[in-house]
Amino acid sequence: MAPSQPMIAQPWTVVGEGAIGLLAAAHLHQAGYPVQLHRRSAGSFAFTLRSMDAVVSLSLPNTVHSPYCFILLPVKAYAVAEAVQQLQPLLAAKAQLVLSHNGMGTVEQVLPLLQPEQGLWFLSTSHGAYKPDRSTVLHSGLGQSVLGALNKAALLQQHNVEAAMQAALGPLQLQTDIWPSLWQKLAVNAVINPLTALHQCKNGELASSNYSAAIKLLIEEFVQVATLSGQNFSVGALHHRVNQVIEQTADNYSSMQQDFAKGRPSELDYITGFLLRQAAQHQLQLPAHQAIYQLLSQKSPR
Ligand SMILES: NC(=O)C1=CN([C@@H]2O[C@H](COP(=O)(O)OP(=O)(O)OC[C@H]3O[C@@H](n4cnc5c(N)ncnc54)[C@H](OP(=O)(O)O)[C@@H]3O)[C@@H](O)[C@H]2O)C=CC1
Ligand SMILES: CC(C)(CO)C(=O)C(=O)O
Repeated sequence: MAPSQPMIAQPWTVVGEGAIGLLAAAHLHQAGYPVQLHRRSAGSFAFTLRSMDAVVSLSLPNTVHSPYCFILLPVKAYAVAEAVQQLQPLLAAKAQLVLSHNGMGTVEQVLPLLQPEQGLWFLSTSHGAYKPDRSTVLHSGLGQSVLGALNKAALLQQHNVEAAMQAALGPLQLQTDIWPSLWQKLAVNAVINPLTALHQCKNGELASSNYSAAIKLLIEEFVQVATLSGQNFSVGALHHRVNQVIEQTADNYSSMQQDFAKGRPSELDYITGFLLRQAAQHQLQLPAHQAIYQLLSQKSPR
């Protein structure tokens, strides 16, 4: 697009009424994008977004306009495939769909569900948000996001998708190859999430020497499977990154800790489970990840 050409704010559909989706929807609305929600129940949805410097109350309509052209799908990894199956009849022939979740393994599920001209993207974010009640969203941690196209049809709409996601969950970095970022995030989630879920502790407690040996093993095994999957990481650099996140999010309960504490389904199958499936493809054993997977599987209503 020529720099002088004014950009039209395209309408976006955000799926669900989760914390990250409502945060993104409110930011899109504030930036002038027409936004609607695709929720399980009908009717408009009123909520308040509380961030460090502002409180905004708004009401967004529920699926008024279809077909959907631009869709943000910020749902848990285990809900992605079913959501895309439900959405497909409502999608425009050239729809652009942005996945955003922790864990991996959904892209392989979603690509076969799309038409050839429908674009697929992944946005990974370190923003933190939670809902203390149904209609309040707290933007609890300022973060950043990375965005990458996952098929050729996505590249045709890069300008529109990048601009909107910058508004929704920026600051945003567009990456030509998103996979290294997704693997790095997976490393953090594959160490912190299962350990905090198993021991029902805050992220910061993992800095105690009680967890050093387990963390070291989990990272070493992660590097082995990542290498066989074509992603090269050094144990030292990943250890540094994991320690950094433990320190920066010391006071947080991880999403998996909360899911187990509340007896909700968790993303274990898309974090540790994904690693185990990758390892099996290369006849590799991951004893530490396998052990934690088994312990958590016995506890979880997956
Ligand atoms: N919250 C955070 O700070 C962060 C979250 N993440 C990741 O982002 C993803 C989203 O997180 P979060 O917002 O907390 O997740 P939530 O599970 O709270 O929100 C997802 C929302 O989508 C809804 N939903 C799921 N499937 C459908 C469907 N088929 N149709 C309509 N609605 C649907 C859910 O409804 P229902 O509950 O009824 O299923 C829920 O309202 C997760 O993978 C999380 O790990 C990443 C970084 C930070
Ligand atoms: C980075 C971390 C571990 C922060 O809690 C997270 O992504 C999660 O809880 O799922």
